[in-house]
Amino acid sequence: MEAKLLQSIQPCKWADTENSRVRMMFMNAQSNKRVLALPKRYRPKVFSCLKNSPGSVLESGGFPASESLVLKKKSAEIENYLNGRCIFLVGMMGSGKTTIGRTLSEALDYSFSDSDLLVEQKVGGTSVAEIFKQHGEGFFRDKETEVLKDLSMMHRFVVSTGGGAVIRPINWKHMRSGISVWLDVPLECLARRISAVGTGSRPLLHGKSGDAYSQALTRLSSLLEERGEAYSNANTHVSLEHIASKLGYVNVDNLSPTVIAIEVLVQIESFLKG
Ligand SMILES: Nc1ncnc2c1ncn2[C@@H]1O[C@H](COP(=O)(O)OP(=O)(O)O)[C@@H](O)[C@H]1O
Ligand SMILES: O=C(O)C1=C[C@@H](OP(=O)(O)O)[C@@H](O)[C@H](O)C1
Ligand SMILES: [Mg+2]
Repeated sequence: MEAKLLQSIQPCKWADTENSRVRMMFMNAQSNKRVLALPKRYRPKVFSCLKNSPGSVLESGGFPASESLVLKKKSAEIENYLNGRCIFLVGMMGSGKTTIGRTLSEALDYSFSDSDLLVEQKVGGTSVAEIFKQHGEGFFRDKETEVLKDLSMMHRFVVSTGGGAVIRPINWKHMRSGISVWLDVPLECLARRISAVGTGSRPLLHGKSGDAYSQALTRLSSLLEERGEAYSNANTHVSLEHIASKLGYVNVDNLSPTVIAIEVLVQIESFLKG
């Protein structure tokens, strides 16, 4: 896995100046272990080369210590292309919109806004679950659209939308003021995450008998069925399965929010560069 990743590293100045044997050692390093197998005197240089490599963590070796460095670097690289436009994260419940949204906003020095939270504030602090109960889903969706309209006039915001924002065309009109990103996460992973935290804030997953995981999985599957292609209207598509396979991970569960945030920026950059 790392061999491919390391190959795309721009050979740093040091490796270039050293003799070809050392350079070969550097380029053949497969992972932390192999780099550590290098003679002690070369290791600090190799690590610093890896840390300063350009590109996303997917190109720079994916060494855990460098993840946040790479995110910061990618954020700086994309700044001018973004030009203050908002980023709207869309995806099913549990796909990480709120989590990754916060990580992204910090890296980009953007403000962060969660549309569910703004809806709750609009309804006097009533929780999403209570809004569904007292006023029904239609009322919630109307408030959600109002919030997205307000946000469409802002700059330098990362917005984590609610999972159902994609079902109304008017919401896409508002999100087109910025750049939309679909966080595409396998249903089983969504069900694992949601059953771990409970469905309190997700009334659409309430009810039904059976264990939390299979209840969430069944409900999420039918919701995704109903929503069909709606998510694929987003400007960019970040598939966690794709990231995992590029990093040689067996599943998506160990992909950190930082690694996913880097991939979000890589995808936005290629979208903006057209
Ligand atoms: N990359 C990740 N790795 C592990 N857990 C995650 C990751 N992203 C999100 N989570 C967890 O999954 C749950 C849902 O995340 P959240 O950001 O609320 O998703 P959403 O806003 O899309 O519903 C939370 O408990 C969160 O901590
Ligand atoms: O998928 C949906 O229809 C919903 C997702 C929720 O947000 P999260 O995606 O942040 O859970 C929240 O907006 C509401 O419960 C409805
Ligand atoms: Mg959320």
